[in-house]
Amino acid sequence: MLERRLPRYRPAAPAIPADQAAAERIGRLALRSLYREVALAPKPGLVTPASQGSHGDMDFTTFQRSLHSLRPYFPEITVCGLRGPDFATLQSLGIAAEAEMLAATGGINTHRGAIFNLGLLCAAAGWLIAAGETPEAARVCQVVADSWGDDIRAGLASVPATAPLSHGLAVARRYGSGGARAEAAAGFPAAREVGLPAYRAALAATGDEELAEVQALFALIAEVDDTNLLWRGGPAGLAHGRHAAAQFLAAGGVLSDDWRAHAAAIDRDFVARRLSPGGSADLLGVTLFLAGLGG
Ligand SMILES: CC(C)(COP(=O)(O)OP(=O)(O)OC[C@H]1O[C@@H](n2cnc3c(N)ncnc32)[C@H](O[C@H]2O[C@H](COP(=O)(O)OP(=O)(O)OP(=O)(O)O)[C@@H](O)[C@H]2O)[C@@H]1O)[C@@H](O)C(=O)NCCC(=O)NCCS
Ligand SMILES: Nc1ncnc2[nH]cnc12
Repeated sequence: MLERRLPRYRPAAPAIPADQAAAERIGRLALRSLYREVALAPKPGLVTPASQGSHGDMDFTTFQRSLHSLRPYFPEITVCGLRGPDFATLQSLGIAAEAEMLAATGGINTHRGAIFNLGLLCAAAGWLIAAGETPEAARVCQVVADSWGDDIRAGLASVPATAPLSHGLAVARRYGSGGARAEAAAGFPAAREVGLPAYRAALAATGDEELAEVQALFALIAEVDDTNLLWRGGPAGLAHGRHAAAQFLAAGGVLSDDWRAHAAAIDRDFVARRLSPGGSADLLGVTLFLAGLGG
């Protein structure tokens, strides 16, 4: 069991300065990963520096404001991880970060999934640092699943039938999709088994980080049960989005000569249908974070 290998929760323990510095570096890696995601173009239906994608209410500036508001959060939750926190402690940090984000964006949800996903991964990295272990990609994902997976699943099961529903909960009720919570509780299988291998293979083949990011994003869209695609387009929209991404990959992905025209055509198609793979975009951020950790 994981509890035997990691130190117990130490609420008031002061952090060792070297651990604190390592934790802050990990927090900055999380923020940088999110910046790389939103700065990437082309992305189908998503916000880029030059496009609002399928979103009428947000643009690149909205994301920059959101990221600025999250600057303290990721180092803070990684440092909190040094003490081996319980889920309720992390939840209170995540809820406060969501409030900061919504205040910065005028109430628009830019990074709710990222606050949740990367917050948990940062806290896991902190815990490993305090235990004297290198926070490698597979290991941080395992710590999230083993330490907090049950609480994450219990949170989904305990939402009262009368509670106001987030979009994620609404599609979970309607279609039985697990969304962000299932992905985190299982230790991020989509990022580990789909995003990261696609990113690494494309990087090895091209030596180009941006091409690798595009390839990883399409690989994620093709596989993930993205609750944003479901919310915007129902099961038919999700299936359409996944099929378009799979066709892009089958045609060679970013290794194909005309990949840019193909990706632009898929972007136009997603925008015409108002489809946005926001969950896959968040998981690209997770993938880039894991790639930055290495291992
Ligand atoms: C646990 C929470 C994350 C709540 O999740 P819930 O299931 O209730 O759903 P949402 O509030 O809808 O948020 C989930 C976000 O996760 C992203 N996501 C979707 N699918 C997946 C997936 N398969 N794997 C991983 N992540 C996924 C997704 O993020 C993107 O969506 C944003 C836009 O969403 P939204 O506003 O709903 O949609 P729009 O199309 O823009 O709306 P309209 O224009 O139509 O009005 C986009 O920007 C991406 O970020 C979902 O948003 C969490 O909220 C929670 O409990 N928070 C408390 C904090 C906490 O517990 N923290 C724990 C420790 S850190
Ligand atoms: N670039 C992006 N566009 C729209 N929604 C997103 N959610 C996370 N990143 C996004």
